[in-house]
Amino acid sequence: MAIIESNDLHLYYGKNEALKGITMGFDEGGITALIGPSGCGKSTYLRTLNRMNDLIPSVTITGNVSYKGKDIYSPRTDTVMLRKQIGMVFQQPNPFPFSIYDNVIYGLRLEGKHSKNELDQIVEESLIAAAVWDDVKDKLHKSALSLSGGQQQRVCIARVLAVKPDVILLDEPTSALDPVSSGKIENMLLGLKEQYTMIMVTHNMQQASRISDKTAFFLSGDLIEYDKTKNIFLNPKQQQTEDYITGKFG
Ligand SMILES: Nc1ncnc2c1ncn2[C@@H]1O[C@H](COP(=O)(O)OP(=O)(O)OP(=O)(O)O)[C@@H](O)[C@H]1O
Repeated sequence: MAIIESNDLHLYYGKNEALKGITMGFDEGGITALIGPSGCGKSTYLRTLNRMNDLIPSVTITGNVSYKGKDIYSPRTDTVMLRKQIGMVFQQPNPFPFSIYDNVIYGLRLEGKHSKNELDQIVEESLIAAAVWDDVKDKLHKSALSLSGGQQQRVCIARVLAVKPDVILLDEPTSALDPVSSGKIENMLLGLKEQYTMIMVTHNMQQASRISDKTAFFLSGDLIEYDKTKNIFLNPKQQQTEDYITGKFG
């Protein structure tokens, strides 16, 4: 059974229909890449999966998204809890103007139920899992803003991991970074994919083919094709997918 899925999901910004009935599901574990030309609705779709679009007043949604079988758009959903279970990493690293340590424990401080020793341990484990521990272990109490962009992004990923999510949504997580930093993040994501279900928007087709297990191709608010990554890149079934991945448009 899919851990998270959408059914006939339509999303409108005012009158503009940005998602035109998306039905797809994500199995537990692994990385799914969402690809497609600019404006096709990839980021909009990603944000529907943990209700980040709630923050935009002009948005209306029909259809549903369910996480572990429950409708996340139900009025009973606790969105703070939902966004812990389904965490999000953005294109621009967005650490808070606090220390590295305080960034990582941000979500846990709000819960207020961990001892100092537990917090120390979670900070270390999360930074190790995000492959940034060696860079920051001697300056945990320095500002996260003093780090490089790539290190900041890995600290942001550690902040998501610290609250033990099931699903991690990544919106072009490496597009603001240089190739070396991007490579470190790709390797780190590969290391995490046994434990987490990851869904990643990317413009970078090499990145999608290197690290994702499944790929979904979006075009003008429609889901055109969704399959194992190697099928999408080597043997697409739809002409539009083939035209896009061979660079005929986009
Ligand atoms: N906050 C918003 N308000 C109004 N329209 C929006 C908003 N965000 C996105 N849109 C519109 O919705 C459509 C889909 O945009 P979206 O950002 O989801 O596409 P995308 O595939 O992620 O594009 P990109 O690759 O350029 O980030 C576009 O027509 C866009 O202009």
